[in-house]
Amino acid sequence: MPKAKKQPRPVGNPPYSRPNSAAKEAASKTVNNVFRMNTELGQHILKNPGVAQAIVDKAGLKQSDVVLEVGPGTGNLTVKILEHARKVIAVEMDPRMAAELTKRVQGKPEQKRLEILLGDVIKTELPYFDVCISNTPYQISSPLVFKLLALSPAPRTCVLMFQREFAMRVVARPGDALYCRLSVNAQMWAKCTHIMKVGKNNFKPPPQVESSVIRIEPKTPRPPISYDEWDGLLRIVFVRKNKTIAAGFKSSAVMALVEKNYRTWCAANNVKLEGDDGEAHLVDIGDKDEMEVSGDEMGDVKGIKTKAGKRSRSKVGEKVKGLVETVLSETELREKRAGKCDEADFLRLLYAFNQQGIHFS
Ligand SMILES: C[S@@+](CC[C@H](N)C(=O)[O-])C[C@H]1O[C@@H](n2cnc3c(N)ncnc32)[C@H](O)[C@@H]1O
Repeated sequence: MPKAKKQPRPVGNPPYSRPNSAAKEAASKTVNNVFRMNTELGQHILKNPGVAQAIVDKAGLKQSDVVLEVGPGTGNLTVKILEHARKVIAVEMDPRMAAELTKRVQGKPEQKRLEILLGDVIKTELPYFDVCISNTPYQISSPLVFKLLALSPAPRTCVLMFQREFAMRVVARPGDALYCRLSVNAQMWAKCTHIMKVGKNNFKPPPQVESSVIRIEPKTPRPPISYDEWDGLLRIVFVRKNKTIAAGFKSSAVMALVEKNYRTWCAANNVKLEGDDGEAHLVDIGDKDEMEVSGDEMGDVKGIKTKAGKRSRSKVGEKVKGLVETVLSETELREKRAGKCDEADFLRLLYAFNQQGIHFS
C-alpha cells in the first residue's frame, strides 16, 4: 500500500483551518528575512503602521504612564507606545523576538524606557502598570483577559487585539448569539467596548481569521463580589445557555456540588443537618470554559435505592433541592434562559442563593 503523503501542519490561530496555499506561504514568512515566524506562538506581525497608531491613540496614554505590552514581537507597536508613555514593560516569550526588539531601540534615547521581560505572560508576576496594550497572541486570549481582570491595583485601561469572534464574545450583550460566560464575567469587572475591526491583510503572515480591537476598562472600585462565587454560578447556568435556569439545576452533578458546598457552609456556621448521613456527594464538574455535564439525571449522586431501582437523594440532598426551588421561585428566574439574563439577574440569583446558605465556591 503506498504511504500516505504527510500533510503540512495547519498554521494560523486556533481554531485551525485546513491547510491551504495561503497557510503554507504564511509558514515560510520571515521577520526582515531573518527568522521564520512561529505561528503556534501567534506570531502575526502588525505591518500596517496606521492600525498600530490607531491602537496606541485609542489607549489615551499620558506621558506619565507605565504601559504593559504583551507580545511586542519586533516592536511595531512598542516604538509607537514609547513616543507617548514614560515606560514600556514588554513581556515576550520568544527570545528571537526579544533580540529583534532590543536591536531596534539600541543606542536610542528610548532604550532606557523599555524593559523586556522574557517569558510567558500568563506565568509572569506582573509589575505595576497603568495601561495594557497588546496585539494578543490569540492562543492566550482567555487566560490573559482573566489575568488582567484579576489584577489589583487594576490597570486604568487595556486596549487589546483579538480574533474577531473572541472579541465579540467579550462585548456581547444578553440575547446576542455570542453572549456567554466570558461576556458576563468580563462585563462584571470591566466596561468592555469594541473599538475597530482589523482585516487579516494587515498582518504578516496573515492569520486565518479576522481580528478586532477592544477596550477593557476595569471598574473602580472593584465590585465587592467573590470571583469564585460569581464564576461558580455562571458555570452552572451557562452549561446550556438556551435552556432555563431551572434546567441547569436539574443535573445530578450540579446538585451534588451544591449539596457538598451546602454541607461545608453548614459546618462552618454550626448549622445542624437533619438526617445527615455524613457523606459529601463529591462530583468533579471540571474546569472548562463552557462546562459540559453528561450522564443521567440521578445516576452519579450517591443516595438510597428506591423500590424502582432508581437512586434518590439523601435527606440533605432533598433539603438542598428544596432550597434551590425556593430561590428559583422567589427570584422568578426559573423559566428565564441564561443567554437572556443580564448582570442584575445573575446578581439577584447569587444573592438569593447565598441567603439560603447555598454557595458556588
Ligand atoms: C500577534 S504577535 C504581535 C507582535 C507585535 N506586537 C505586533 O503587533 O507586530 C504576538 C507576539 O506574542 C508573543 N507571545 C506568544 N505567546 C506569548 C506568551 N504566552 N507570553 C508572551 N508573549 C507571547 C509572540 O512571540 C509574538 O511576538
